Amino acid sequence: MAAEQVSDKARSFDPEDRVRVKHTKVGVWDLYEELPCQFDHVPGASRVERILEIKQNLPYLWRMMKEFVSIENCGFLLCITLSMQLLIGLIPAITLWYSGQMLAIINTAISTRTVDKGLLLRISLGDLFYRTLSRFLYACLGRIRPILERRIKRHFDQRLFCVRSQLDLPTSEDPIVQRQLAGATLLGRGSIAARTFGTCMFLMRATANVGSQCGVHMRLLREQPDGLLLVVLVFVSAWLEQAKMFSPGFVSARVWAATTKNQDYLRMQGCKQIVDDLRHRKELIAGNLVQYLVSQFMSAANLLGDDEGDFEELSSDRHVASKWNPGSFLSAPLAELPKIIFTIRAAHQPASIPVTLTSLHLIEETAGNLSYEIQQLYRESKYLTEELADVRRLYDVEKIPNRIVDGADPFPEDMQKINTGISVEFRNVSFKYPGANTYALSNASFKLLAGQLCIIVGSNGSGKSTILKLIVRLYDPDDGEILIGGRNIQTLKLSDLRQAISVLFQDYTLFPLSIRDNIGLGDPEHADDEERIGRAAELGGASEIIARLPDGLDTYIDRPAKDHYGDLPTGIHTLFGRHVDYGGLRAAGDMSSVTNIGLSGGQMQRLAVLCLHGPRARSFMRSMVSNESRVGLLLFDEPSASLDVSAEYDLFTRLRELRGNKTMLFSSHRFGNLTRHADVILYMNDSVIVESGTHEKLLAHNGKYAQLWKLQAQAFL
Ligand SMILES: Nc1ncnc2c1ncn2[C@@H]1O[C@H](COP(=O)(O)OP(=O)(O)OP(=O)(O)O)[C@@H](O)[C@H]1O
Repeated sequence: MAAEQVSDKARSFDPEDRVRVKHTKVGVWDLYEELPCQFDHVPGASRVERILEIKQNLPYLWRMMKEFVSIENCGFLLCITLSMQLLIGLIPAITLWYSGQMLAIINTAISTRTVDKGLLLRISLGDLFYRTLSRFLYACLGRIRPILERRIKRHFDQRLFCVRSQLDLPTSEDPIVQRQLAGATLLGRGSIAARTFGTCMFLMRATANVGSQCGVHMRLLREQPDGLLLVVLVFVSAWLEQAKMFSPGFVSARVWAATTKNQDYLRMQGCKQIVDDLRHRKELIAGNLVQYLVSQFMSAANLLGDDEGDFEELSSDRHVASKWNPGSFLSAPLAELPKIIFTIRAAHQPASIPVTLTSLHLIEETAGNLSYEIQQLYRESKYLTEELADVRRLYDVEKIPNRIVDGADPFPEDMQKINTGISVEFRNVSFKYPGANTYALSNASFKLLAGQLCIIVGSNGSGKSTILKLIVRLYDPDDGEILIGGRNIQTLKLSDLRQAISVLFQDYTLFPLSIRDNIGLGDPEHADDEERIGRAAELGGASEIIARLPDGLDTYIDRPAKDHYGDLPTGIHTLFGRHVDYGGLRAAGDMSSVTNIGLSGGQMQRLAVLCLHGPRARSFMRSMVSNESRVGLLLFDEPSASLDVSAEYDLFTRLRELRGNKTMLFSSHRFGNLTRHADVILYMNDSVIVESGTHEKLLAHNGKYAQLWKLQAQAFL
């Protein structure tokens, strides 16, 4: 692993506090960690940081514990679990005491040849009782804990779901926010809250165990001349075993970022994703790209050699792998030392031996148990810093601020007016996407009166979709004002604004739900209304396609849960020569033989047109057929992009007829058909509205729009 180096490049993350950035090479990755100045002079800064970090994060743990208790139907189970854990922790000390008593009886029996039978019976029964009780408690816990963990997980999953769903687009697109959210979800490793619950239970049991056993040991060893030595030896061996616990490691709570510019790694990952992602499969096969990709992948992998590796994997074990721990070599012989010392004492001064051989064995065995428990405690506390940091992350994601600030004013004031459409006005609006250097929309101004039909035309990337995104406040402009119904959209309540607008974007992301639910979500209030859904399907021209699907409206176009199959790849032979074929299983389980349902792009689009996505997108079907609708503005981003000419004609005719008096805004890079009917045409080029007016006016103007229109018209002559 490459040597670490501290770069002198000072960056000011915090204006008050200059920070140094530590640069480490982790495989092909460049890891940059912030080193806060206040710790620079402290030797072993990371130890101090760890302790401070634990201290800082404890209030979050406390908050989580209180929340555990408040989860519905959890309080009672939690109390029982805690009591059981405590009891389980105390039982080893109790049985240790019983064993001591038993040995005392045996000692007396050996020396006096008499046995107190009553005492022996009580001790034996007591010992048996507690050992059985311990097993019983473990069995009960085995049943109660999974229930509790599931409830805790469900509670925190719901909370995280709410947090995620509230984030606006610019915030959720931010890679830092994405990282924060990933940190709060413990991807693929269960739930942070359930894991913390398990850790707390363990710590409580282990502390009770170690504490009570220490107490009994103290009593046992009080009379023992070498008792103190024994204790020291036990503790030292346990300590050495875990000596690496405080080795400076990767402090997860620090500000850090990792990137790679390794071209071979990037090429290799790119090839992998092309092969993994089914969306590329058709092009991969049809374009005969397989050989090329394989050779690219192989050569990149060979060039990378041992440096290949995911960042997570490399960063997690880099310190463990790079450090030797001499303590772990010493701990094994040290664990044997108590026995050796007592044997030497017995050889030298047999008369001074205060304990019999059997009790020495007992002490040694229980000391071994105690040492094991202490080691377990150490081991767990090693992860405590990171677990507590995870708990903090879980709560911190709730504080992620949305970039789009909600307005306060209700909209519209007069619900009746909405039936005649809403006016839209852009005043010198400019906008850059977060992180972009160039403007996606530059100084755009236009006005659409209530009830007008507007078409935005222009080439790819000219800024058409951006206008629609700004109207529904997916983003806010950097400059200028957008007015809806004469009011600045930033002053309006977001929910009211989005309620008044129905929008269909170009990237037709269907929800991974059934077609029925996809349609229903366009108008959640009537999601159960079969008739309305059927009519919406009909109006969208998709009922024919739906009728051809075996499951009709209940078809999943993109199933959220994939079918799982055994590890053996289909087509190979098992050890016993049987051909692996999942066909029989598929038929038995009624599973689908392909993951998509085989619709063309255009058919998918027809479905998408009626499956308007998102709670913000009102059902445009409903808004066009009903007058009680609260939608006054309909936005369509290239709704006909992959439709054939006759389907496009049908769609536009239907949309125009059904819109009633609502304001409607289309974006399109095709000219013709619809533009003739538009009240306003905005012709865009390179983020700027170059020309605007009616079709006739723009033709008379004989500018760029007229040129392009004539060019397209000629193609059809
Ligand atoms: N999420 C984004 N982040 C950064 N830049 C973006 C993003 N979306 C669009 N852009 C850029 O903003 C510019 C305008 O894009 P926009 O999608 O508005 O164009 P468009 O006219 O709708 O194009 P098309 O006809 O291809 O849909 C383009 O240069 C595009 O690359």
